[in-house]
Amino acid sequence: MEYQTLHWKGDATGSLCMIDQTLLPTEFKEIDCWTVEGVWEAIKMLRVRGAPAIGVAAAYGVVVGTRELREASRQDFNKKLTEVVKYLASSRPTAVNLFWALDRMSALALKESSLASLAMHDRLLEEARRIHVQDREMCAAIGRHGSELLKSGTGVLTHCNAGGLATGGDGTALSVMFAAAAAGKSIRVYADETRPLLQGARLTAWELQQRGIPVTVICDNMAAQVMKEDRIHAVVTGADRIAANGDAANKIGTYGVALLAKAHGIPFYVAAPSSTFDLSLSTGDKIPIEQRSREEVAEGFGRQTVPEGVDVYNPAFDVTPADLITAIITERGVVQRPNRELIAAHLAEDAIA
Ligand SMILES: CSC[C@H]1O[C@H](OP(=O)(O)O)[C@H](O)[C@@H]1O
Repeated sequence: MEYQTLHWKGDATGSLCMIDQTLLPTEFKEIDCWTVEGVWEAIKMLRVRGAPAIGVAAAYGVVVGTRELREASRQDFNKKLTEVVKYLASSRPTAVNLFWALDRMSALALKESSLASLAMHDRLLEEARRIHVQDREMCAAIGRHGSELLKSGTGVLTHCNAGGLATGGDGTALSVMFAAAAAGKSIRVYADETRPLLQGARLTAWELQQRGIPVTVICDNMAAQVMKEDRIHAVVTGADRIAANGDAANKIGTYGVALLAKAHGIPFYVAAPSSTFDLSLSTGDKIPIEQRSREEVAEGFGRQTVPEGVDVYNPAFDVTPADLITAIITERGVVQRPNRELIAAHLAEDAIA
């Protein structure tokens, strides 16, 4: 089935429509967000999730949050815009795309300070749509570049969900697989279920099934064994924030998969658009790691699985050091053995290649 992770519905006074990913794979339901609180809650509760998708949702969230001030003074409009940006920035801390998108929207308002509120609001919707279209284009380019790294007849392991559901387009890691399959390469994907929220089992398996790409779901603790059985010939994951030296934050468990890949001599690729890089951070140990609720671990399957009173630790991300990353795939191409200098040069190149 064709699906759009999220899209703007109606004119500038319309709403942000998105798939509620917490209901997949058993229920496909789209929800309309008419308030910035609704957008914030959707990001916080992972109804919309995935670094690029969070950025696109936040951009549209600015439009939703300022919609009622189209006739207000520009001073009042700017005050509301600042409040809305700060509020959306508090939804989740790790995916830098959220802050990158909010900064782009704020910068536009600063640049167009002479516009009346109504015209400014229209321009903000245009900018959010532009961010969305550019993300879709970056996903396609990532697929093109990454597909060349996958040979036909190989097994590819991925962790969490870096598919169309995580972006404004075809995904990052999954875009590589979609492009390889479209190029006639036969691949089998092994999807880590990705505890505690099961983005791999629930979302990655669903997306690959929709595209007719063979996929096998494994528990997270099976990754070493499937590598040892020579079922895996490449690992491709997404990222939520990549520091200037190439250290990459991604869903919890990714670091462990990278260590396993190294131990088995399997290439480990990170696929991400340039909007996922945070050059203000020199290394990955400065990336903020989101801590999530006890209930996600202790009551994740509709039943209590941890005794009352027992502590639970639930970091939602970890950081893979650059020396475990074989290459980073972006819309501009592939950075082999990423380091600070190579990344800086890569990002200085023209945009989409
Ligand atoms: C294409 S980036 C997807 C990235 O985001 C996921 O995190 P979450 O599901 O918590 O938003 C995960 O880290 C994916 O790799």
